[in-house]
Parts: sequence; structure tokens; C-alpha cells
Amino acid sequence: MFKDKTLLITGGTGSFGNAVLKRFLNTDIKEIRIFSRDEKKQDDMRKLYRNDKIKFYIGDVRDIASVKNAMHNVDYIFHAAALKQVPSCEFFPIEAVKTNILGTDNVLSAAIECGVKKVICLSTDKAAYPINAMGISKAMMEKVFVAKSKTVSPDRTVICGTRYGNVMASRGSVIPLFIEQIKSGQPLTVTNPNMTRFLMSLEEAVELVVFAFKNAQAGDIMVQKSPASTIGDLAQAIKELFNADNEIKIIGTRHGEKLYETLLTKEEYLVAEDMGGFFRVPADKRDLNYDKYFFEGKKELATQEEYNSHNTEILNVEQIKEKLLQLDYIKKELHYFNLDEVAATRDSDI
Ligand SMILES: O=c1ccn([C@@H]2O[C@H](COP(=O)(O)OP(=O)(O)O[C@H]3O[C@H](CO)[C@H](O)[C@H](O)[C@H]3O)[C@@H](O)[C@H]2O)c(=O)[nH]1
Repeated sequence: MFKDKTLLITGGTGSFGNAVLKRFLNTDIKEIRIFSRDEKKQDDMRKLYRNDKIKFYIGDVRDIASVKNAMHNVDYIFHAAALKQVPSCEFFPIEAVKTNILGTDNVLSAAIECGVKKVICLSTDKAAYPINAMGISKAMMEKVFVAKSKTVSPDRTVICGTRYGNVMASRGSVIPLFIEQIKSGQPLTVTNPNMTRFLMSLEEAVELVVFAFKNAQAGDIMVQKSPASTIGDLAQAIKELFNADNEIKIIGTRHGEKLYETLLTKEEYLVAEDMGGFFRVPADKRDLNYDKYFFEGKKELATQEEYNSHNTEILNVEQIKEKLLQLDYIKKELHYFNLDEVAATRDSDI
């Protein structure tokens, strides 16, 4: 698929970039370019992989010149650079505008100019019916890439996207936090035990991008069907896996948080194509001359459900433990706690 091709990953030093490297480095891909702001993280990666196929570019998606500098001879782009922490974007919304919206526009303009064949923009469930600045900026990012996909022939550049749920154990997220709290003997801080989140592993996140790479047409948003869990059960599952007796402390909902997340809005669910493990949400192909397309409003809109983390498959504590045990990160942490046998028993169960 990527034979002799050059892939650029914006925001490539993050968890997603590392998972893509793990997946593609030992294939016949020609080059993987990591584009990001932080020279220290790049240097750490350079030392970790010591592989000539990886090239590092310092730059910022906010600065189109730096983006273009990394884009010569690039075939494909996974656009992952983003401000993604919900609480911090609430305090600095303009920063989210600059990186997530204007930065995406820069990446796409440069990609079109440079003749990049396919760009996949990574979005989040928080962009569906958004209520926080991070989600609103990602919703606008989706609007930007869908609109932009119509300005270029798909023979030149196909622009499409993916929408994820929470990626389990990604940097700064709740799973590593709970484990750190167990390590330091602190209470596990649960915002609201009834809150639900979709649970995806990093490998599944990469799988979604690969699926989009193979199947998405211009302007499509691809979504992976995922199970979810309540945060109360997630905390309980982690406690049980690590044989921890830390108390659980309810701290209340944080800035801009939702009780549940939505992967497909009602409006999208109506038009989405069910592709087995995935949904394809096609772009609205009409232009602004709506009178050409007039048809009577659809009644289903009032009754159709959305696809969200409350109505998807909800995992119980045992099932969450099974899913956690598939993560390398959890296996490593169990090793730290001298609980290798827990991981091993489960390995043989799976
Ligand atoms: O101390 C804490 C921190 C979080 N939570 C809860 O744990 C869940 C997950 O929280 P995270 O901070 O791990 O993730 P968010 O849902 O806030 O957002 C994350 O997932 C998003 C996808 O939906 C994006 O990827 C985003 O970048 C990433 O921060 C939420 O219900 C949150 O309320 C707690 O219970 N206690």
C-alpha cells in the first residue's frame, strides 16, 4: 500500500505518530516524515528508533512556510497535529483556533499546492454536537477539510478525515493518571462515575486511519464502531487489575466536559454508510444553489438516534479488564507492579 511512498505525519511525536511508526516502519514504505514543534521529543524519537527511514522536520502548522518546507515529494499525510486537551482549550480558545482550524487550512493548502495525493485529518468525537472549545475547533476543522476537499480534483488531492473516541492510555489521559495515582497511594479522582467514553486502543486508531486511507473518498469522515464504558467501571477495572485498594474520590465534572460523547450525530447517522466495523459519513455533494435540489424535509430526522457512548455496547468491569490487558502500556505497568502473572493469565485467555 505504501510501497516506495513518503508519508508525512503532522504532530508525529505523539502517541499516534509512534503507533504509526510501529505499524509501518518495517514495511516497504520509503520514508516517514515527522513534523512537529518540539525538538526534544524529536531527538528522543531519533535516538529511540535510529532508523534512516524516519526524517524529522521542525515546524508549526500555524506557519505555512514551515509546513511547505516538509512537504516536497510527500505522497500522503496523516494530519494529527492538534491542541487536544479539553480543559486547556477552554482557557485558551484562540490557541485552538490557530492550531486546529487555521493550522489545518495551512496543511491542506500546502498539500494541494505540492500535489500530495491523499490527506487524512484526525478529528474527535468531541467535534460532534460540540460544547467545549477543543470540540468546537475540531468541528470547524472538519468543516474546513470537507469544504477544501471540494476545491481540488480528487485526481490531484483527496482530502478526508477520521473521527475517534478516546484513545486508551494516550498521553495525558485518564488511564495513565489512575495508574500514577495508584503508584503514589493517592485516591483515584473520578469526575462522574456515570460519565461514558468510547474506548479505542491506539492500534485501533491506526486501523481507522488505514481504513480511511483505503476507502475514503473526498470529503468523507470515517468513524470506527467502538464499545464504551462508564468512568466508574473503568476506575474499578484498573483498581482490580492492579490489586489496589485506593479509595475513589468523586471530584465533579471538569470544564467543558460532556456526560457522554457522540461519534455520529443524528443528521450524520441518517446518511452514513454502514461498512461493517466502520461508518462512512459522505460529504454533502450539493452546491449553494439549493433550489436545484428541493425536496420535502425528511421525517426520519425527528426519530433517528445518534451513535454515542451511552447507546453503543457498554463494557462491564471484566470486559474493560480484558480490553486493558491488550495494551502494551498496561502490560508494562503490571510488570512494574510485579503483576506479570495477571497479564500472562489473561494473554492465554485471549
Ligand atoms: O482525573 C480525572 C480525569 C478524567 N476523568 C474522566 O475520564 C474520562 C476521560 O478523560 P480524559 O482526560 O482521558 O479524556 P477526555 O475525554 O477529556 O478527552 C480525551 O479524549 C478525546 C477524544 O474524545 C481527545 O482525544 C482528547 O484529546 C483527550 O484529552 C472523562 O470522562 C473524564 O471526566 C476522571 O474521571 N478523572
